[in-house]
Amino acid sequence: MAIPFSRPLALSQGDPAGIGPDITLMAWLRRRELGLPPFFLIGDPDVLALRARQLNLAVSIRETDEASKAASIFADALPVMTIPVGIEVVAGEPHAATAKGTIASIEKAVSLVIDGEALAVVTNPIAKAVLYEAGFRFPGHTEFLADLAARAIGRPVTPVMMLSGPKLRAIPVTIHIPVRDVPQALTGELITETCRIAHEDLRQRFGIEAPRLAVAGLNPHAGEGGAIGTEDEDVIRPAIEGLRDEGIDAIGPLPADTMFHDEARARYDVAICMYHDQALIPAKALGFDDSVNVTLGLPFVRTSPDHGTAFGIAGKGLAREHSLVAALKLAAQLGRSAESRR
Ligand SMILES: NC(=O)C1=CN([C@@H]2O[C@H](COP(=O)(O)OP(=O)(O)OC[C@H]3O[C@@H](n4cnc5c(N)ncnc54)[C@H](O)[C@@H]3O)[C@@H](O)[C@H]2O)C=CC1
Ligand SMILES: NCC(=O)COP(=O)(O)O
Repeated sequence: MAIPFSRPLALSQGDPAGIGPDITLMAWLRRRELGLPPFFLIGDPDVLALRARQLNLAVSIRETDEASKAASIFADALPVMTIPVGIEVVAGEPHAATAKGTIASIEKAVSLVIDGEALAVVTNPIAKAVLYEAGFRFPGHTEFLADLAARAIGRPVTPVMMLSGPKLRAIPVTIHIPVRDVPQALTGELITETCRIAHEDLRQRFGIEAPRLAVAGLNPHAGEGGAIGTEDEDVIRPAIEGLRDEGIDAIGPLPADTMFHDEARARYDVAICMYHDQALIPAKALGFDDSVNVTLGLPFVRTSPDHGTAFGIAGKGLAREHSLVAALKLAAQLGRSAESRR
């Protein structure tokens, strides 16, 4: 099989006790059938080998310390750039001692992409609580990647989380914060900046010439004219008006309960939502297996499956690799399109 990609994708290991190893092995096994772009895992080959045995999967694993060799290895073996986990990992039993390796794997993936050795970053799921226990100070990948990017390019980066699936693209303006903090965090500036980044990345990266943004309200019925909460009229509407003045096709604030049915979704390219669950519930309900989490606003491409570590099914042969496969394909597509614009 000829694989028409030169630079491989850098795939971080995620939590080694979760389903990251399972879905990585399964995706690699389906590489020919699905025409997958070459990728290499940054993680512990012993964890992978043990999981392959547990799952009865015939996968040869080959260590490499050079991304440039991964593309040629990929046809015959799963390339692994080694970062040892440091303890014996039991599938389904997370341990804070693995956090250091999990974080190092993400950092390595980013540095390889920034150095031009890998095409894009794809991340396997991490368990936030496990990393917090070990002192990790970022809410999730999204914020960590923005920090790594900012340090690399020397200016602040606003990351925008987008769940992208065949039926819906949805962006939460506020991301990993408690619901009680949402109204205060939701400023006109944040809404405006998020929409500008969404508009620009949908144009540049996704090739949508004039993206249509549908902006959700925060309160029931988008505040019912101010009777059920004031943020919709006081904060969200002025931000939308400002965006429209800039020439961005944004509508709203729309009542969130009626903007996700089939007919409503046909009217926009992306739903701009006010908080995490307002975006991620419809995204996962409409496409759990084929939606991808993509971070906009970064100076490199990063995608991820839409799901988490699923500890309850790790090592049991129940995990589906579909969302990771979609994440690998989208990363290659976006990475290639970024290359062609250079
Ligand atoms: N990108 C990331 O790193 C993400 C990480 N997480 C983390 O994952 C951990 C667990 O989160 P949960 O809310 O339980 O969500 P989860 O996505 O891990 O699991 C939710 C349900 O979906 C099932 N499931 C998930 N992925 C599946 C797959 N590929 N195939 C078959 N079934 C699958 C699980 O078995 C479970 O029943 C949390 O610590 C969270 O922080 C959650 C979402 C994304
Ligand atoms: N619920 C989505 C999620 O937690 C993924 O976040 P991130 O780790 O990609 O920032």
